[in-house]
Amino acid sequence: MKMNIFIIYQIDRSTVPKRPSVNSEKFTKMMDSLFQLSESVCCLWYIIPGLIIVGVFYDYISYKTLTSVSLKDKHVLITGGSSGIGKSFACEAARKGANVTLVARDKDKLKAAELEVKKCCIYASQRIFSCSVDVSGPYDRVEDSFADIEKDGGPIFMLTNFAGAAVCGVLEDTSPADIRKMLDLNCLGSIQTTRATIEGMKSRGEGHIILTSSLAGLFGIYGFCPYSAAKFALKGFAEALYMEVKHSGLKVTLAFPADVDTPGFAEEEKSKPKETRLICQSGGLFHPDVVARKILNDSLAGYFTSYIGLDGFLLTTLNAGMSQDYSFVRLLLQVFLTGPLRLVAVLYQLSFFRIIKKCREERNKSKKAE
Ligand SMILES: NC(=O)C1=CN([C@@H]2O[C@H](COP(=O)(O)OP(=O)(O)OC[C@H]3O[C@@H](n4cnc5c(N)ncnc54)[C@H](OP(=O)(O)O)[C@@H]3O)[C@@H](O)[C@H]2O)C=CC1
Ligand SMILES: CCCCCCCCCCCCCCCC(=O)[C@@H](N)CO
Repeated sequence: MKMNIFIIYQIDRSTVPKRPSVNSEKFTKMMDSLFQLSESVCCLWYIIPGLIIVGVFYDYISYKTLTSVSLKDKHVLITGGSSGIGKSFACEAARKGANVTLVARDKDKLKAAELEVKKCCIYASQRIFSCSVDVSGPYDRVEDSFADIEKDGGPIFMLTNFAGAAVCGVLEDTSPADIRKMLDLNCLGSIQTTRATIEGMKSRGEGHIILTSSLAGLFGIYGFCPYSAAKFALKGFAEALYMEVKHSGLKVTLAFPADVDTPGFAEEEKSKPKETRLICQSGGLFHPDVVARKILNDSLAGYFTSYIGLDGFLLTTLNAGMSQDYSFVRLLLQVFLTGPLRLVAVLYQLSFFRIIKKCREERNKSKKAE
């Protein structure tokens, strides 16, 4: 009986057309690969956040380590060191044990600043000097003064360019002399001091160069035509310089501060068009000590760009372009945020144009009333 059933079954199997087994094999294979894919996707869910956490942690630890170094026996030269951000920077460098040379034009202001900086020293051996130099003057004079400074204070380890100023106003109201001054002081001045220092730094295989641009060097602002032009130019200079000196072990840092509460800022406020003030207000007002500390730390950490505040972050991220910022976190944020930030920028621009339109209407109204 059993045998019969078996035979019938065999016959049946041979008569009933076989379901093509290829399909089921394909199906199983497909399911297998789908399963494998979902497994690897699941793995990625762990790997990507894991990598990000490791990257962030690495950035944090290396920033903390590099910024906690002592500057004992290191010579820090600060142009514009008699006032504002430059003076705060000098105090911060002195607190880290550096020998400091302040450079500016006015000798009395320099002497007064020297006394302030001396109070921040932490070692009896620290030397605080000052020297009157017009950084935008003839190059030979800048070079000779820097050679004298190095003779007295030793080779420059950190060159910090803060000498600068802003004359505000719409272009037709800006005198040709002020236009030239903006470009000479804010751009040429920093190029000249760097030119006078770079050879020595390269031969020693170490050194930091800090250049001070502004958020007005990342987007053109109403009332800042020549100033913005000079600060934009510094970005090109800094990027090219970095390419030239990276392999000699030198660090270049380009700072983009928003408004900072300094004597220079108080001065520019006097002639600032309303439009400029309203646009700049959205970037906030910072204390020079906070800005100086951030710039010094960013430079010691080897960062190419230094910014402060949310708007600083947004604008430097949006404008990263070909800038040489290789921090893991920064690169990650630049990769994911540049596109969306373009939209945010358009919204900001619309609000700025609304401000300009409003101010124009107000001015026309008051003209008519007169
Ligand atoms: N304050 C702000 O809101 C912002 C400032 N910045 C930039 O930061 C830098 C510092 O600004 P801040 O601290 O406000 O400036 P301050 O006006 O407070 O100080 C400027 C310093 O530069 C010196 N200086 C000016 N001209 C020359 C020159 N030809 N040669 C040598 N030294 C000179 C001044 O001394 P003396 O006159 O005696 O020569 C002074 O020590 C500038 O480059 C500025 O553009 C960027 C963004 C915002
Ligand atoms: C993604 C888009 C974000 C857009 C953010 C816009 C924020 C505008 C802030 C502008 C501040 C400009 C300060 C100039 C300071 C300066 O250089 C003078 N004080 C000179 O001394």
